[in-house]
Amino acid sequence: MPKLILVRHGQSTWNEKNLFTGWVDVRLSAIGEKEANRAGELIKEAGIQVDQLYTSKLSRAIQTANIALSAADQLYVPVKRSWRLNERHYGALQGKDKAQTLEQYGAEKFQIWRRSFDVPPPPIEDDSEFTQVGDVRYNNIDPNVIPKSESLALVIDRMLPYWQDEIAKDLLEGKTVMVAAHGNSLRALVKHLDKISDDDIAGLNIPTGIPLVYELDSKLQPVKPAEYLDPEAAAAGAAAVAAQGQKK
Ligand SMILES: O=C(O)[C@@H](CO)OP(=O)(O)O
Repeated sequence: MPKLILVRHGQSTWNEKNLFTGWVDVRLSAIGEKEANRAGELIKEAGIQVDQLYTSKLSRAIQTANIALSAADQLYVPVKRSWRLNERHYGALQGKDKAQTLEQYGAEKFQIWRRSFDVPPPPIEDDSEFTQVGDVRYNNIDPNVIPKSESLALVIDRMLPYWQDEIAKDLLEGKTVMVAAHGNSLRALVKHLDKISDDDIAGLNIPTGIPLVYELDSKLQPVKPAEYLDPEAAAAGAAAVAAQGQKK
């Protein structure tokens, strides 16, 4: 039976500072490294053998996968990386403090930018210090395709072709696949797998560094609800993500 393990990267240095991150390539914090290690231990304890790893092109997801697979004694697992698994591009909000943004623009706008289904934040300027223009890791993609801001709907549009063309194929061959990615690119994938409505997805937050395991049938439908390998920590982590605007 195909198995899919989703892992949101461990806490990053910008998660720690409570900044909107998106495509800015920040690294894991010390806590994030510990979370990644724990993710690997949980994978090992669950007896999961990963056949194929997928990551985004962003260092925090790559670091998380490496640390986790090291802890699980599975560093040999083959890997494919794609920008299509990157975090949602946060546009002009990239680099901004979440609590300050909430204060400046109010709760309604903040929630719309952060969790509405199809309203992207204002676009990033090409001369912003947080732009991705000129970033060599995206040299092989059409510059017109690189987003300047994304809603969750736009993330789904760019993520799903990769799911269908690459990840789903591996799963259909019966492989156990691990995807190390980001809060919003994983929300996009969970929305697709669990058929969550455009309204209800606003209430879903994914905690950092806790593997979420799906068992799928031959049509890649979940045979039962996906399970976090540490449900208690996952519930606390998801609540903390939801409350990030309030963090001082
Ligand atoms: O800043 C970001 O890129 C994301 C994930 O950390 O934040 P949010 O949970 O607010 O969508």
